[in-house]
Amino acid sequence: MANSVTANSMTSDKTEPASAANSEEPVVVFEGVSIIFDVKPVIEDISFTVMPGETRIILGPAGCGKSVLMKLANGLLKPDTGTIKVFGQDVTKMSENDLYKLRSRIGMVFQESALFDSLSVEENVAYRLNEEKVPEDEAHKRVVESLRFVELEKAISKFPSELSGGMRRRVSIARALITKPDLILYDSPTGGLDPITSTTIVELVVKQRDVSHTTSLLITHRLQDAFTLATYQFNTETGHMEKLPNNGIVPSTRFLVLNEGRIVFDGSTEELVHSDDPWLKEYLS
Ligand SMILES: Nc1ncnc2c1ncn2[C@@H]1O[C@H](COP(=O)(O)OP(=O)(O)OP(=O)(O)O)[C@@H](O)[C@H]1O
Repeated sequence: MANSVTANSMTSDKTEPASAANSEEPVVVFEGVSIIFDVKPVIEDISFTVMPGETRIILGPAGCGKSVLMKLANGLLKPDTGTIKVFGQDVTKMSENDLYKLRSRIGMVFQESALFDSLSVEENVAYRLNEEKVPEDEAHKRVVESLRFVELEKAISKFPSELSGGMRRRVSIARALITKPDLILYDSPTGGLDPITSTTIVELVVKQRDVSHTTSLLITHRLQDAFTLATYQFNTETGHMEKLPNNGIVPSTRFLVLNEGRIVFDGSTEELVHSDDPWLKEYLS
C-alpha cells in the first residue's frame, strides 16, 4: 500500500516532518494567550503547541472561541496578553508587511468557503498567485494542478454561483493549497454540508495530510469528521481513504477541546476517548 502514515498503538506521538519545516521546532506555539471583546474574555490564558506534521483538531461548543483562536494564529487578531509563535516568529509583534509574507506559508480554508462571487474558479484559486505577480502561464499550470488535487478541473471556468456547496468547499481548499503552504488552517471545512458531502471533504483533508504531511489546525463541529481524521488514512492506489486496520489511530492527529474560551483538553485521540472528565464525556456522547 502506498501510504506513509502508519498506524500505531495509540501511545506514540511521533509525526512525519512537514516538508519545509524544521522537524525539531514547533510550527505553532500559543503561550498564555487571552483576548477580550467588549469586556468579555473570549480566549483565556491558552497555551498549546503544534509540532511539524501534526493535524490538530479543534473541538468545542458554538461560540467557545475556536475561530478566534484560528484568527489569532494567522495574525488577523492580536491578543491582549500572551505570545503566539508561528514558524518561530512572534505574530503578535509583526508588522502587516511581515505578516503578509508569513501568510504566504499559510493556507486558509475559511468557514463557508469565502469565494469571490464575481471571479471564476480559476481566478479564485489563482488569487494569491496573482497578488504575488506569478506569470499567467505558470499560474494557470498551478491552478490546474491544484484543481486536479481536489478533483475539480472541469469547473475551472465556472463561477461560484454555478457550484454546489461541496464544490465551493473544494475550490476553497484548492485556493489554500496553491502556494504549497507549510501550515493549513481549516475553519469548519465541512460546516453547512450534508453528511455525504462532508465525508468527501474530510477525504480531501486526509489525502492532503497523507500526501504532503502538512501541519494543520482544523476546526470541526462534527465529531464524526474528527474521528474519521484520526482513524483513516489515504490509499494512493485506490484514491480513497480507508480505515486503519486493528482500530489503529493516526499518530499525528491530536485534539484541542475548548469550552468558554479555555482549554479543557489537549492530547492524543486515545487520551480523549478515555478521558474521565465529566464535561468531556458529555460533550463526546
Ligand atoms: N471581532 C469580534 N468582535 C467581538 N466579538 C467577537 C469577535 N469575533 C468573535 N467574537 C465573539 O467571540 C466569541 C467566540 O467566537 P468564535 O467565532 O471564535 O466562536 P466559535 O467557537 O468559532 O463558534 P462556532 O462554532 O459557532 O463557529 C463569540 O461570542 C463571538 O460573538
